[in-house]
Amino acid sequence: MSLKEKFTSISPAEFFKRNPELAGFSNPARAMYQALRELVENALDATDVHEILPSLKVIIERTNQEKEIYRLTVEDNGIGIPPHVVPDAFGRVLYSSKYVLRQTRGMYGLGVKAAVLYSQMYQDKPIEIVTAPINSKRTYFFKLKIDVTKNEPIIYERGSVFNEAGTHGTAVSMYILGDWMRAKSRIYEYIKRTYIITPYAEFYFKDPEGNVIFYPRLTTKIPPPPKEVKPHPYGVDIELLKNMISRQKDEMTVREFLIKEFQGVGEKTAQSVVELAGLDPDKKVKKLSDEQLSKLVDAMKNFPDFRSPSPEPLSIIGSDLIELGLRQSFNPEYVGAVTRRPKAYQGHPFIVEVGLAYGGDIQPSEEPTVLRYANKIPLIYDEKSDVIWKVVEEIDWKRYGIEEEQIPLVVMVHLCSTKVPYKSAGKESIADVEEIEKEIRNGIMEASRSLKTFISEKRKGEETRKRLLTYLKYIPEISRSLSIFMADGKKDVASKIQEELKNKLMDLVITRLNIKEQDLELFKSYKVEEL
Ligand SMILES: Nc1ncnc2c1ncn2[C@@H]1O[C@H](COP(=O)(O)OP(=O)(O)OP(=O)(O)O)[C@@H](O)[C@H]1O
Repeated sequence: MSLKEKFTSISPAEFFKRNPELAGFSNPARAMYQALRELVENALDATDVHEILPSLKVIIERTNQEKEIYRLTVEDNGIGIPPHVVPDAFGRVLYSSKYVLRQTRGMYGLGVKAAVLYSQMYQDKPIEIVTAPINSKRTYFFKLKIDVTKNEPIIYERGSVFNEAGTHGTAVSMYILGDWMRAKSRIYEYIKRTYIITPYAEFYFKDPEGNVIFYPRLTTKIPPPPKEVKPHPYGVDIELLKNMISRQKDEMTVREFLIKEFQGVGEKTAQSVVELAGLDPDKKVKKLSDEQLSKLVDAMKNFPDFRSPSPEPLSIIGSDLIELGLRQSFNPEYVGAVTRRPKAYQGHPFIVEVGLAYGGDIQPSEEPTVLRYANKIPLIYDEKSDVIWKVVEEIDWKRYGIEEEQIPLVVMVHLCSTKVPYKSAGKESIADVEEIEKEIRNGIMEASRSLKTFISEKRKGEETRKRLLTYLKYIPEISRSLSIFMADGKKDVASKIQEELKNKLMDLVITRLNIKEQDLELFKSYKVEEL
């Protein structure tokens, strides 16, 4: 037996090829769903973040009858991809345009590459990309795989044609081993939930059984896009600071560095932070020792008077679009939504939005249906390990007037942040961060108060209405008595008067109470025997 261990190093591509479940590719059903998600999310990031109303085409076809190999295609009308970056964007793990402080669905630079790695493990066809950047005279196409050992793209085919129609956007097709029957409900759910939160998008979806669904655009109002910002001083660590300093000019002082590179730091704040760190404000930042850097980070973390992180890099959906999406998808009796004020955790800004839909066509069940979203991505798997679920579970709905054992309620929570604390690279559940948890709870409570008002008003209205409706049953008797009095003993006249009085009184009450067809039926059932 050898006591010597053998040390080697592997590339990031090799790592994710060996551990596909870390990125959500744990079995064929899940992988099919995950690959589709990565393509759809990239397509949406290429559109709404750039104020383009998204039009997406999603097609899944079965291409092999022996093995369950499917071709997934997602086509968008986004900004396209510059041809020189296409090979790396699709063939180099941890390569991204989203490593900036701005809210996007993507953040790791991994998603589509993890899908390519999974794809090439079980079949031999490369990924196909066709893209036309905005204002490009040409449309470019590529076929590529990933060299797993080197973490590099291997290009099989590339070329370009004249972009005659002057269109822009990207179409990506990939072949993967899937399991449609087991993935089907999740994929449909994913598309439906994406549509709820992006009612300004249109989706064409064709499944491998040939079924086609078209989700039309419900509005042309698009949420204001996120803006890129500088880091907040609370969010720094020594490594980040070193990295930022390495890009500065030699003559830059500590004070100038703080003002130039961080958000919300002016002359006065910079001076105070440097003093707190016990440093000379005019010292050249590149000359700081490790110990001084550590002191500076401590001061930045402990300085009490920074402004809160700017919400500018965030892009909320807004209560009107949330309500629109929920109304369209659930046809509820009540819908309401709130967008909370920006908050921050560890220097990262975040905003929580909550939508509630109640009654109407919502299927009652023991627990409310929870729709979880992070940066406009619906989270479908791992529901029970998510902080949103944890908070919803703790809410006592009876306090908000929901008395039923079976609740017809949908609770939608959207967290947007420049850094969503996902539990894994597969982005399916959000970790319990105290500040976020508290804000989700406050958001649900705020939204629930309006629901409570609605329910109690509805109940009061129903009771008043019921009472008034019961009065209707006295109309025949009142008409009969009055008619005898008015007809002065003439029987044939009396019955005519009685009929007229009855109709008039009925009309009067029906108009006053604004009684609808179905309530009239109810009234008929109250009618008492004529004396
Ligand atoms: N349809 C598309 N349109 C425009 N750019 C795209 C498209 N698909 C991919 N890209 C580019 O390729 C890059 C890599 O995508 P990838 O899915 O690997 O990572 P990501 O979206 O940046 O992050 P994450 O791993 O969190 O999804 C993106 O950052 C984007 O710049």
